[in-house]
Amino acid sequence: MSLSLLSVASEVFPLIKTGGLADVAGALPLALAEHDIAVRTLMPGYPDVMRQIGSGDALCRFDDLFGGPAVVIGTTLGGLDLLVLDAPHLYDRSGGPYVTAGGFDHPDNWARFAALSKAGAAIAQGAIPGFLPDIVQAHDWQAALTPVYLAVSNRPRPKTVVTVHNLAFQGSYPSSIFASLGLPDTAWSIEGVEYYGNVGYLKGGLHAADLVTTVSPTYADEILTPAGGMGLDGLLRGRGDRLVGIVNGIDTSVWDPQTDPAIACHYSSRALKARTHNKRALEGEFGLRREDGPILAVVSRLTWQKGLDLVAEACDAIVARGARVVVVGSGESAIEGQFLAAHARNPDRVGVRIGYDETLSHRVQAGADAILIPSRFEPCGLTQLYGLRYGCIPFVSKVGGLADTVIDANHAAASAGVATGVIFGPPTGPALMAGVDRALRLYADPKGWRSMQVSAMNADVSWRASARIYADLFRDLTRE
Ligand SMILES: Nc1ncnc2c1ncn2[C@@H]1O[C@H](COP(=O)(O)OP(=O)(O)O[C@H]2O[C@H](CO)[C@@H](O)[C@H](O)[C@H]2O)[C@@H](O)[C@H]1O
Repeated sequence: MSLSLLSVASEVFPLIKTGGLADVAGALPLALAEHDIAVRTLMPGYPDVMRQIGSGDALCRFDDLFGGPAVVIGTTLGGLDLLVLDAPHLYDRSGGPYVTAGGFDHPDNWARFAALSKAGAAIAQGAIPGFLPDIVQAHDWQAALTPVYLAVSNRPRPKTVVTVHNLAFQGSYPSSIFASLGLPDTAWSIEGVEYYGNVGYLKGGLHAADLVTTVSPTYADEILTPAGGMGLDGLLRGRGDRLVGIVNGIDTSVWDPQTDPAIACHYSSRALKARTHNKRALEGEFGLRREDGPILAVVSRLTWQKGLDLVAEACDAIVARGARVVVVGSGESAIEGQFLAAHARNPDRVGVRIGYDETLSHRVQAGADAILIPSRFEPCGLTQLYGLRYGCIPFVSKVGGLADTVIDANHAAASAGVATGVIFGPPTGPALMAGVDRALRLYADPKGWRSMQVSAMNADVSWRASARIYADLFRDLTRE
């Protein structure tokens, strides 16, 4: 049976990306197509997005969507069937999707993303002639009011799913905005959007959705606990078997070391020697001294969640052990400063690029020996999956999706030849250094390291298995 699904997301690769949400929102539709699920994706018409789509078909209009007119433009790009919400009063401005050019949240984010959800709900109920989806999948807090708007409507509606990519971001706003959301008074309740006296977008969506998914089984367990639930564990426990964790995949055609246009030299698990050229190129690009030791890399938002303060603090110790460090990232200014200071102390052993650079991230995965991901929590994580695919050994903390996707090189796994990385825990400075020491011992055995790289590169990190799980869940949902 073929199904039709409306996906609602605030960022979608390759049109606009600030993090992993975009990768998933851009790749999952292509994987679901293999299971006879046709996905249309609704996203905001930010300036970058409008530039890329050119002209499309105006499929429906809203005369007044949170203070101005809006048009939904239909177009296709890179295999994606897109519905772009062109609402200049909300999205036509400088800065990023969520923040101003100065780095502050857009002051009307509450309206910008309530509008996305409201348009999503209208489309789900037939605003575009000839399109009535069977299911709506709302990604993260920015889209989470979609199921809320649908739940309060008394017209027929599709089944609804909220997918949580990161419970830390909840979209919480003062109660004063409630009157502007266009929800009935009954929605100001514990079953609605009320959350400790504020309006909680994600909270409302988690309550209203027919099904809640998150991006790994371990994270699905962690968020049921007070330590991992970010205040929502009670609600989530109440959802029982309506909460399911499914590991992310990656787009293996975008991330393919045999064809990647961003890297100096193509290679495969059968032709790993060629990878060395990428390591040399990376040394050149970062001005690193050419040495025998490994290059340990970071490609990440530089935030507390990602535990990168731990790496910044450990830089000198890592370098003293004969390794070099490469960092590509931006985020908290304190962590950026720590890395820049580590570079100043070790200019030819610690390379740092503050900023966001998609193609550089490919060259790092192709040239570094290991990718460091010491997250304090990690719903799934994609960089370790890119690392596996590129033979850049993941060095990860034992949390969330990191624990679900990497096989630690312990004695049993190493002797069975199935290890794909190094897992350490808990995410603290001493445990990190103990893990680094273990990784360096493994690296000192070239044959063992190569065997780990081959296992990593042969791991199935595609969407294949997970898309099937989503497809089965979606089909079950429509049968209820
Ligand atoms: N400076 C930089 N330059 C270039 N590229 C950079 C970069 N900084 C980050 N990236 C890229 O951004 C993406 C980050 O994705 P992650 O899944 O690792 O984390 P994120 O916290 O954004 O996503 C959230 O959603 C995803 C998707 O579900 C979950 O996997 C994750 O656990 C959750 O926190 C990767 O593609 C990475 O390569």
